[in-house]
Amino acid sequence: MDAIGVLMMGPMNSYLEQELDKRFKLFRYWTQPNQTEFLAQHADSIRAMVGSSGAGASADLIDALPKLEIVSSFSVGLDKIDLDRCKEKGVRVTNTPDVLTDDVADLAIGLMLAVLRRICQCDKYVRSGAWKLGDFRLTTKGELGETYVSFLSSYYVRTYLCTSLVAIHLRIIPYSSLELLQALGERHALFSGKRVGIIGLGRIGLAIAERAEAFDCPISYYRRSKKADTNYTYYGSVVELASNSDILVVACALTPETTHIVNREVLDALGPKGVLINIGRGPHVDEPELVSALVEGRLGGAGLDVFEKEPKVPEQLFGLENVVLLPHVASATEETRKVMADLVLGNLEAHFSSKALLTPVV
Ligand SMILES: O=CC(=O)O
Repeated sequence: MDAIGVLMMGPMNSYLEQELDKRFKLFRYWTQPNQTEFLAQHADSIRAMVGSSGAGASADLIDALPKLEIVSSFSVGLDKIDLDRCKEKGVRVTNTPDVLTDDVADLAIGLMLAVLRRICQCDKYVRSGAWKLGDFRLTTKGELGETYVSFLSSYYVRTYLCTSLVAIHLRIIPYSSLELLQALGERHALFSGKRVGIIGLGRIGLAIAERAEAFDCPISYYRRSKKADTNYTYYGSVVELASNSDILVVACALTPETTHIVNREVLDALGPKGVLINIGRGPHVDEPELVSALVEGRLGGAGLDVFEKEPKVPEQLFGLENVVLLPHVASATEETRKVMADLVLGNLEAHFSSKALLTPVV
């Protein structure tokens, strides 16, 4: 029997590529000098396609492959696959959910800390030798959320702090009994206690929420409808969510409805002390508006793993200290990518041996 033809859309993982090569007749689409000629010659032998977050299955390509049976995506996001066309043509679709959730959520928290504590600038400071000339500046009271500023300057807190300090000075209360005072002091932390708002409370959004809770961050979220099984605060609009958040995280799927879900109004609602974290997709955010908000100081900072036209990143961001820019690496660890690759292979094997798909979408 002829080997099954599989079309791989781009270079995504060398282990996956090797395994596909061993098990199938693998066609590497990105290496074809003339893709139209390639399709004319091989379309009839291609029964499966392997896409990723970068390259998937457009309606035109699906139409050009009359024998296509399955698209197995090396990604959780499905925005590069024309799902409607797949449904119409009876083409099955699978993705790689769950296995990357921890890595992506970890990275979202990493971005929050990196932006607020200027971790990248601190690293540059040490490497450049600047530390020998003086300490790094403090990361900064100016970025403290309004809630905590008003909390700490409130009449009751000030009275409590003054009374406690006098009591310590006069040795009326010992230092060891000052747990409450220390607890109050912790509210000063630049990240701990910040209000985290999440757009999309699916698997990844929830994993981010659980991690942020461990930093004492109150969590709220936006999605189309309120989630029944959570006590996190729900807002019915992204603007409302942004107005009530110090950190706004994009963690929803990219669809026509969520394209530019973070627009100028949302950025202005987040405001000059707010931080945007995007581990979703670039087109979730109106990028020119994001750049203007950051350049004009209307937004406090941003941690971005994804961009509208990857790998192009707006150069105006390169000089900004309050921005951390990553090359779409949220799930990019050896461990996770290996499990993702195994899921892609497992889905193909299941399909071609008429078994149930492991992670079916269509
Ligand atoms: O961006 C990564 C993915 O969708 O898996």
